[in-house]
Order: sequence, then structure tokens, then C-alpha cells
Amino acid sequence: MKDSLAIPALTEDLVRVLIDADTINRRVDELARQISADYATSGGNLLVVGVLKGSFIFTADLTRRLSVDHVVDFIALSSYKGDTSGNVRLLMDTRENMEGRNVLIIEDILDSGNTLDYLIRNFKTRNPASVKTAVLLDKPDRHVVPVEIDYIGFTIPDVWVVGYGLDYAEKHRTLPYIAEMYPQA
Ligand SMILES: O=P(O)(O)OC[C@H]1O[C@H](OP(=O)(O)OP(=O)(O)O)[C@H](O)[C@@H]1O
Ligand code: HPA
Ligand SMILES: [Mg+2]
Repeated sequence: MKDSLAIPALTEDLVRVLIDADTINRRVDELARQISADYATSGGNLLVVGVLKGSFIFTADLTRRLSVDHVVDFIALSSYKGDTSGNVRLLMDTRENMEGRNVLIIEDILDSGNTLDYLIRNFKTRNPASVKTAVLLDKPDRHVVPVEIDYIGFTIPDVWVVGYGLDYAEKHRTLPYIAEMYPQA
């Protein structure tokens, strides 16, 4: 039988592995420990909101390592890439009510900042006790909107990355590592 955990080889559209699966796992462990310690002293009632689709793997891995009580929910957004207006489309809202709860947004990547800026503003109108953010990857060279991030996994250069939830035209989301793509024509 094929080993479902084998690490897939790079395809010809990928330049290199930027962050391997072990390094991601170790960092997710560290983030989960830090987040658990912080929320253990902040009144409980933690609502974790993963942002679909990109954060589905990071959200699953991180929440399974949290040692504090929490509820998991999702929101689905789509940002208009290549559109400098910063428009973000809400495709599916959360099921949970945020009123009085400590909300932690889980994102795969902070690029222009438009998605997280939209989400933080939107969530703050719902009367939560607090809104914090955890982002696996940060691309500081690309920010156009300042966004405050509470937990960052890795800082990366200005290259298009795929894998561990991130895609290019829906490709490569389920790679276990983060890879750099060749720029597309
Ligand atoms: O900082 P920004 O420039 O807003 O970019 C980051 C966002 O863009 C990607 O999502 P996308 O809207 O492509 O949808 P997806 O998560 O379904 O892939 C990524 O998953 C982040 O959510
Ligand atoms: O580098 C990226 N990869 C995948 N999705 C993204 N959304 C913004 N930046 C990226
Ligand atoms: Mg996304």
C-alpha cells in the first residue's frame, strides 16, 4: 500500500522547500504552548476562528495542541488578488456568537494585510471580550495596511508560497511543507 505520509517531491512549478514539515511542526508546538499559557490567565471563553480556505491545516494542527478549553469555528473569505482596492468578500460567516468571548483569529499568511484588517474591524463590531491574531507566515515586504499580529510563526521574503493550506489557483494546498513557487506568467 502507498505510504500516505510520504513527503511528496517538488513539482516543476516549485523552486524549493522554504519551510519543511518538521520545522513547521516544531513551530506550531511552540505557538500552541505560548497561546495556551496566555489564555490560561485571561478568563477562558476562547473562540478560535480559522479563516478558510488557507488556514484549514494550521487551524487543525494548532487547536489540537491547545491545552486550554476552546471552541473552534470557521469563516470563509476571499480577497481580490491583483486588485489594489483591498476588497475582501465574505463567503461564509461564523456560526458562533462572539459577544463577550475571547476571539483568536487563525490565518495562514499576512500579505497585503487587507484580509486581517477587514476581519479585525468586523469582529470588533460584534462586542467580543478581546480579538487576537495568530498567523503562520508573515511577508512584511508586502504590507499595505498595518495590522497588529499577536503570534507569528515565520517571517518570509516576498515570494509566492504554497503548501500547508496555501494555494496557487487551488493547487498545492495539501503539501506538508511550505514551498516557493516560480513566478507565474
Ligand atoms: O494579506 P492579504 O493580501 O489579504 O492576503 C492573505 C490572504 O489571502 C489568502 O486567502 P485567499 O483570499 O486567497 O483565499 P483562500 O484562503 O481561500 O486561499 C490567504 O489565505 C490569506 O487569507
Ligand atoms: O504567497 C501566498 N501564497 C498563497 N496565498 C497567498 N495569499 C497571499 N499571499 C499568498
Ligand atoms: Mg485565506
